[in-house]
Amino acid sequence: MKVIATLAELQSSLTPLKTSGLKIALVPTMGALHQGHLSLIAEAQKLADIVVCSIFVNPTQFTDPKDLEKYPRPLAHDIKMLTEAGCNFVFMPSVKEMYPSYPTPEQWKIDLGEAEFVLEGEFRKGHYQGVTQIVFKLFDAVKPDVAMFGQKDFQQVLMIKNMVKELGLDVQIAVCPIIREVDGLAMSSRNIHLSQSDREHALVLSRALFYIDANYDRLELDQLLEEAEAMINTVPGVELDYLTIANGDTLLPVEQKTKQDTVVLVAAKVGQTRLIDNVIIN
Ligand SMILES: Nc1ncnc2c1ncn2[C@@H]1O[C@H](COP(=O)(O)OP(=O)(O)OP(=O)(O)O)[C@@H](O)[C@H]1O
Ligand SMILES: CC(C)(CO)[C@@H](O)C(=O)[O-]
Ligand code: BAL
Repeated sequence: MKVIATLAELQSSLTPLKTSGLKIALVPTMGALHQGHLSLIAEAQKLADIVVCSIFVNPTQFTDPKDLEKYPRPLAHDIKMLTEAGCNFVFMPSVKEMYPSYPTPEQWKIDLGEAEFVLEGEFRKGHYQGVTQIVFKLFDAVKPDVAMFGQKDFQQVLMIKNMVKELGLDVQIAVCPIIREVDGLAMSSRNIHLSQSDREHALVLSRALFYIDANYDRLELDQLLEEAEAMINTVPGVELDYLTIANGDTLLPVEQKTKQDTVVLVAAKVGQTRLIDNVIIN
């Protein structure tokens, strides 16, 4: 695997491959890789000839400076994992490489639709402008045929699809299912911050989602939410930001029970760590 740190080197490495007709997949990440990320790499290998993984802790999508500062950066471990997974290139640029005028902000404001402002967008204001800003830069640098994203960040996938539509970008967006620990916790780089007791308490989030999914046919919407919220609220150290049964396009709460395009989304602080998870109803 080749490790690349600059846009110029990325260009000179990828151009001949593209010219020879090879299909390129991009897997954008912020590093601290786990099996969830590796599932994206494996899926990328099925869809393309060459896989480029980017590792970049993007400052413009962080709304909490402490969250940015403590974001895990185990680079040697990540390179080892990607090498073993058979990834072809890892792009690990500096902040200055991606944002030459940093910390002076660059102009970036695109219309992502009303769903930008709910759920994560409400709790992390401006987050999706930051996400789409860096994803656009990565698309522009790699010009992938296909880009891989995880369903774990459900709203992020929607925002990226909206950006692709809004800007008329020629890239396929592939969405991969959530990879979980054996006990149900969604894998996430931030899980590393959980203490042993936080780790146990965090389990209530996937349990609440699975409870709603399992009882969807039996109970009314209000009852499902009340019972699942009660489950979460009885666990010490878990502070719920939202739990909602929403339409997968608008992310607004569904008013009547339907299984069409319906997703249950949750976000909560567990100890000092904010986690998200979701389950699609079908
Ligand atoms: N458990 C998972 N299963 C499938 N995809 C995942 C999982 N966790 C993360 N991803 C996907 O990997 C890509 C990179 O995510 P990222 O590097 O932010 O990791 P993360 O584990 O989501 O970290 P964090 O949530 O702490 O920011 C995203 O598209 C994300 O949705
Ligand atoms: C897509 C992404 C790599 C952009 O920084 C990030 O939001 C993530 O890891 O999900
Ligand atoms: N995995 C989503 C990136 C973030 O939380 O900033």
